[in-house]
Amino acid sequence: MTTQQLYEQIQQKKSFLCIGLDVDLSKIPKHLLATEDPIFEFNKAIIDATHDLCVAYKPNIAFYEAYGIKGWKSLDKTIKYLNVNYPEIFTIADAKRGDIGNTASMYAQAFFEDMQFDSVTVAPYMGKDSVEPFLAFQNKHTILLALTSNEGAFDFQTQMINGKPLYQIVLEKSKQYKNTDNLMYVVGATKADYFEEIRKIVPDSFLLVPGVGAQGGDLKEVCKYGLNKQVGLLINSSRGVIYASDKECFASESRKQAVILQQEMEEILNQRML
Ligand SMILES: O=c1ccn([C@@H]2O[C@H](COP(=O)(O)O)[C@@H](O)[C@H]2O)c(=O)[nH]1
Repeated sequence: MTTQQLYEQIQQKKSFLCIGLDVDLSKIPKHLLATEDPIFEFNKAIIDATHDLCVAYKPNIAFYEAYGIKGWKSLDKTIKYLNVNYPEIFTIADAKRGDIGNTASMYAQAFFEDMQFDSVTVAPYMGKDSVEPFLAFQNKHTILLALTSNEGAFDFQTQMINGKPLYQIVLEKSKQYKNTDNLMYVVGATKADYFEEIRKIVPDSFLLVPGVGAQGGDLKEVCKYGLNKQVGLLINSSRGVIYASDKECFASESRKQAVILQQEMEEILNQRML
């Protein structure tokens, strides 16, 4: 998918919501456990109930790896279901990969070619040769961790190196890599105070913003400086949407949570146009 197609979807739906498909078998409605593939059945119900309210889905790969081969099969079925039934939706493999060049190429092949995701999250710690193999794929997007939502982000990412915080060095350096047209960044919603500085360095890039909902990040605070001309934000909520209820009506309860977020986004976008 091209960035333009993603932007058009945002405009049509008046939404920049990304729903995180972080399926934990201990949290899903019990009646699904009797089905052959509870993870896929859960995802399918959530997707069918919310696809018109969001522009992206983000399965975090850990939640599938945790269930071994069965989990990988559920992930594969989920991405195929999305690509066949809702091809307009942007898909994110939240895998946080990063390794030497030839290994990175294999990771990129796995997520972009075999599984046909539109994007994958990548950790920047190993530098240029660990990121560029992902950037080499046309119409696929690499989402580099810049400033993460967790408390541990302050261990390294905000540490000063030659007068600059490390996350700013990551942003600046990565802009010099080859094929950066489809480079996006992860910035946590819990780090709203940093968006003004981040936008000075990457004014045009899309930012994937996890941390709204269960982690306490505030949508409006993020939007104050995070929005750009093309909206430029994908706001993720996982637990806040998908675990709205553990009853049989779980999907419609998830839809209610997605509606709340979408309406807040629509209001923000309308206000911006005044
Ligand atoms: O900085 C980061 C990077 C990734 N994540 C991931 O996003 C979701 C957030 O889930 P919630 O349930 O909405 O808190 C999850 O998959 C994280 O691993 C993040 O939270 N922060």
